[in-house]
Amino acid sequence: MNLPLRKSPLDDAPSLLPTATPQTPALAMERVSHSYAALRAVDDVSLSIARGEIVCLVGPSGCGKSTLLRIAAGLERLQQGSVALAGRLVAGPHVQVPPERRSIGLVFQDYALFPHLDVLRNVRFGLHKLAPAEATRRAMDALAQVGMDGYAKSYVHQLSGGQQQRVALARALAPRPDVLLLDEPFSGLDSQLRAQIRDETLHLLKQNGIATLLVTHDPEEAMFLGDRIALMKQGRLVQVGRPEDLYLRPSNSFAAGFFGEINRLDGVVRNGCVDTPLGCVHPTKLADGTAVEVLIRPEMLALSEQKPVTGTATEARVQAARLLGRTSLVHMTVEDSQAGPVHLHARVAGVWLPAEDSRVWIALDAGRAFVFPTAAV
Ligand SMILES: Nc1ncnc2c1ncn2[C@@H]1O[C@H](COP(=O)(O)OP(=O)(O)OP(=O)(O)O)[C@@H](O)[C@H]1O
Repeated sequence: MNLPLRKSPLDDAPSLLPTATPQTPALAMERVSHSYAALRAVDDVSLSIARGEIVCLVGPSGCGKSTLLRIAAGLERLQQGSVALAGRLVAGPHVQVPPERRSIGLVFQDYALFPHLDVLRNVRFGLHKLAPAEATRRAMDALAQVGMDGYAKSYVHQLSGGQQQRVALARALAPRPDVLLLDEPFSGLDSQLRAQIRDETLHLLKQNGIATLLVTHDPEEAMFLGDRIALMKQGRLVQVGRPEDLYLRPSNSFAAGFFGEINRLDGVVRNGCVDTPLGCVHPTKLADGTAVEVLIRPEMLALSEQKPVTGTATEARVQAARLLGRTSLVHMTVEDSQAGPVHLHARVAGVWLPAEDSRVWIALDAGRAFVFPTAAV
């Protein structure tokens, strides 16, 4: 992935877009495509980040997230499209500004700190244009922001993973870049520390009002950090929106499945209804005869021990129930007259662990099921 950057006579040709205004995005990528030999790693992607906005780029392994981030950073030479930072064209058909002249801060999974420099000199590294006293003051401020000012004289090998991550963040923030680009910055940390550091990072980014593009393969991390999420698959953007848009209004079954476990039921639209073991679901705008999959998140199923007196409910047999912490997961089977037994998961609040082989009733709010044509991905 670390292709060497070739120098070009165009490298020093930054230019302000003639249309730049105060509303101009901090980062704007337009119709970017990138191939490695025959492999189309990024395919016609347009994505903008507003000032102060955090956008999480998420998707399965190999879908092109890092390539897109590296193009924004200038670590990968642009092949097609354009990249502008704060209204300044930094990569386009006749422009290729090198990373160090892009006003970006970078943090990678391995932090890429210099082992031969102490923490202070690591953070001062990008501040060489400032007077020495000012550079030290700015670096110490950045270290204080991440709670690492007490480690200024320590070397990288003396720090824990979490401390190194904080120093890497301080180093990226110290020059006050227009945009911060973070590639899987928490994946080297164990789960408890990861939760803590990403919480600190969220508040730090918001306090600094810094536009951020963060790459992660973890949907929960993307929902935790992102003002918006850009979901990628095989080099293309599948859906871009607020976390609640992607979770509650996924644009296809891939998006629905990516952001959480899902129950899938196959069916066909007949007379405006898809008949499922849980009752009729009315898809919008799908013609009769269309083969569909009905997708239901486990928390969309309401369970009760007694048959509800109103509404439709389906009898189910409990196979297992497990406490997962804040919620419990109930495994059940319902009988489908055509398909036979259907296995379903329901997620219920708190501790409710119905006995194995007991009977429960499932009520589905049909308006909260997602229906997509079977062939659409
Ligand atoms: N330097 C390279 N040379 C050839 N192929 C590459 C190179 N870098 C990435 N690829 C390929 O391009 C595709 C996209 O890779 P990329 O690293 O951008 O994906 P990703 O979504 O960041 O994956 P991951 O989450 O696993 O890091 C993958 O198929 C990858 O194997």
